[in-house]
Amino acid sequence: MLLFQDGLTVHTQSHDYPIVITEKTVTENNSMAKQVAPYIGGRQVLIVTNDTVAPLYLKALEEELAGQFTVKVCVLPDGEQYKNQDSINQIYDALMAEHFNRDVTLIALGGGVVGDMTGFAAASFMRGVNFIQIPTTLLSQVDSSVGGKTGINHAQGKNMIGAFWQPQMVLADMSTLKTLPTRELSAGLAEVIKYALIMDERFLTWLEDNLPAMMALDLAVLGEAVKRCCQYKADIVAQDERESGVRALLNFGHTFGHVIETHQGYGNWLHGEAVAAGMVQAAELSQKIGWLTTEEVARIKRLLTLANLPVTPPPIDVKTALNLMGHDKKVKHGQIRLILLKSLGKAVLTNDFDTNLLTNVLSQHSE
Ligand SMILES: NC(=O)c1ccc[n+]([C@@H]2O[C@H](COP(=O)([O-])OP(=O)(O)OC[C@H]3O[C@@H](n4cnc5c(N)ncnc54)[C@H](O)[C@@H]3O)[C@@H](O)[C@H]2O)c1
Ligand SMILES: O=C(O)C(=O)C[C@@H](O)[C@H](O)[C@H](O)COP(=O)(O)O
Ligand SMILES: [Zn+2]
Repeated sequence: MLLFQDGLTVHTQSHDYPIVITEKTVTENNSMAKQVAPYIGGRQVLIVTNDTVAPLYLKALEEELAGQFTVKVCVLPDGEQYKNQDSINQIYDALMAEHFNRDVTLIALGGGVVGDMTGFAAASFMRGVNFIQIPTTLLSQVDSSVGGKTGINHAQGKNMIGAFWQPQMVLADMSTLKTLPTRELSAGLAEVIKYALIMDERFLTWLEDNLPAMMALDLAVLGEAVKRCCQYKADIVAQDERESGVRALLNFGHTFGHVIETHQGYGNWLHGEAVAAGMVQAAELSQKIGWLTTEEVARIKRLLTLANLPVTPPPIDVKTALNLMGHDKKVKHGQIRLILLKSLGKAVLTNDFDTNLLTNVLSQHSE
């Protein structure tokens, strides 16, 4: 069942593609082939998923596509700690074992980890083949499946190896969220709140009103939030596909958040949890500069807390944090650049802050 008849299109220099938001398409084997098949160029399909999602949703997808295509499956181990070269090699091995060629379409069935890795394998296999995103977490539906950032982690830094490679389509079935653990739903809410803080204060108010319904799994309200976030992201990606400017705003909270994820060991803090605490640190710095008021920072913390998200980072010593921040992809001419808030709903990329203020924010939670 299509939730939004008018649909969404992502316009990029690479190509344009649709985001289809549905209910019960993947979960009940209901016309998925109708949605996905038009975007599969050749006859070969490799579905990439993981050992948690496979038992839930693989069978329906595999069976429905098998009528029209040669369908093979690659099941990866589940977890952020497996977002690495070994998993990418498993995807290459599966493609080679089947003698698949440039006609193949990879389908990512899972959350952001599966999506980022499948996209990277698609970008690099035979110098680039098609792929489709079927995101099954809130985080991947509102953020990671859209925009073509793909890649894997390095021990010293998140998403350090990757490529910009756009999918042929995104199919977000809201009913997959019914099986998602509540901690993962909250992690997705962090990226939803991010859009409000960087783009639109009215959306922040909407979230304050609608967060309880989202947490109670009201799929219509969740669908509306997914649609709004995808539209915000599509607008940004259309202007700046490869992050030479405005796209960096989507990184709000991420320089701090990636420090947490890397320092704590991948998978211990979920990406969304680290981004939540990171957004608070970025907001605190914005307040020290004089852009946000104490009450506005408190408002951000209240919403994150309502979403069951952390608002303080784990203890990390300042030197270690600054060293990890030095690996951030936004560093330019040796200087850390951060996304900060000029006001609620308005973000900027800047290196124009007193380093002592940054140190001050970091030392509030140092070891
Ligand atoms: N490319 C981008 O633009 C972008 C944007 C945001 C985040 N990311 C990346 O995305 C990753 C985080 O994604 P995520 O939050 O989806 O995590 P994830 O992919 O690890 O999925 C979270 C957990 O939920 C399980 N799961 C997935 N769908 C399920 C379902 N429907 N029911 C039950 N369990 C399910 C997964 O197996 C996993 O255990 C990080 O690696 C992050 O860096 C990328
Ligand atoms: O799409 C983007 O651009 C983003 O920055 C979205 C982020 O939510 C996402 O976590 C992304 O993977 C971070 O990218 P990175 O370049 O900082 O690794
Ligand atoms: Zn993110």
